[in-house]
Amino acid sequence: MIQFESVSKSFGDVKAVDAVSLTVEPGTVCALVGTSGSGKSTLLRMVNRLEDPDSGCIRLDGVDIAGMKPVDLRRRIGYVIQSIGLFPHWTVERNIATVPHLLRWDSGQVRARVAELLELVGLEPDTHAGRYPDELSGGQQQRVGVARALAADPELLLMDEPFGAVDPPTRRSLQDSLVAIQKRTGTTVLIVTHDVEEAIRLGGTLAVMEHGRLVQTGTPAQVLARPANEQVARFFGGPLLGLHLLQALSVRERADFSAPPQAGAAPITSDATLEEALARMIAEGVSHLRVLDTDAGRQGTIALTDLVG
Ligand SMILES: Nc1ncnc2c1ncn2[C@@H]1O[C@H](COP(=O)(O)OP(=O)(O)OP(=O)(O)O)[C@@H](O)[C@H]1O
Repeated sequence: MIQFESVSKSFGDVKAVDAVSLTVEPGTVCALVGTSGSGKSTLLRMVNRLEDPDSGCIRLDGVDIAGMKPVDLRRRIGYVIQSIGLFPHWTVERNIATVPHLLRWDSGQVRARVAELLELVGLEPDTHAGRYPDELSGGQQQRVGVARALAADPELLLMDEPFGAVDPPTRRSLQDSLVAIQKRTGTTVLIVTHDVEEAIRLGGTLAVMEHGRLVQTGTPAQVLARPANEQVARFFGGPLLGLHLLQALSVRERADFSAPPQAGAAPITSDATLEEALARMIAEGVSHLRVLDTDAGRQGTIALTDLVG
């Protein structure tokens, strides 16, 4: 668990972070969002002591990090940034094993961990472990960056615009991988992004920043349904906010399972988003879809009017 208690940080006259209090529960994903310059990166960088607060306190699992040695603290935290920072003269295996080497793991243990992590991030170990970073695509390098951050099984993963430099399809695939990895490992993730769709896809919780202040927290559906102010509404799409809300809600939340399902084309699964349901209805020229609830093994219907809520 990570707790910010009234944390502030200024650079000269600029109050980059202004009295922020926020708790990120263990095993959850929190997406820090907000316009450029709102203080997201500064808040993140204070967690691994790349910056220190002027006032306030940050606790990791209840312990004030101000009393910890930065090097000890950083070994408990994985850090992924946009400019990946892989060492160019080291193989993928050596890059991923940076922290395990520092922790003096034996070579068999390191090799096994590297293979496991490459599998986890979707890279075939035999073909990728021996390559150098410039022999990989940008998306593959980013996957190696995530594997390296996870190498020593950190309790917390800090990510600062980790997928900002890759094309949209690769970005989506990296986001899916991150969600799957997080579910499997249970690592707490604090991620900075100014991509609204990314925040919605990843964020169990959104923490919205504005001029150094934390102005709203909540699930994507809560924040999008009731933005705290005009700026938050504008950030989440202004007139298109309703479309983003369709991305934040699943078919399960709006489908009707009480009546027999409408017959028709292939069903949509209940974990699909309302946006996907709308896209299917438009593409197929229908106003209802049959719904398959994969968890409960039941069937239902979602209608165009259900999307309005
Ligand atoms: N090392 C620094 N020296 C001086 N000013 C800084 C420094 N780091 C950040 N700032 C200032 O603090 C404010 C917050 O910056 P920060 O990078 O935290 O914002 P951000 O929300 O992450 O922005 P972006 O989305 O553009 O990365 C900005 O006004 C920035 O110019």
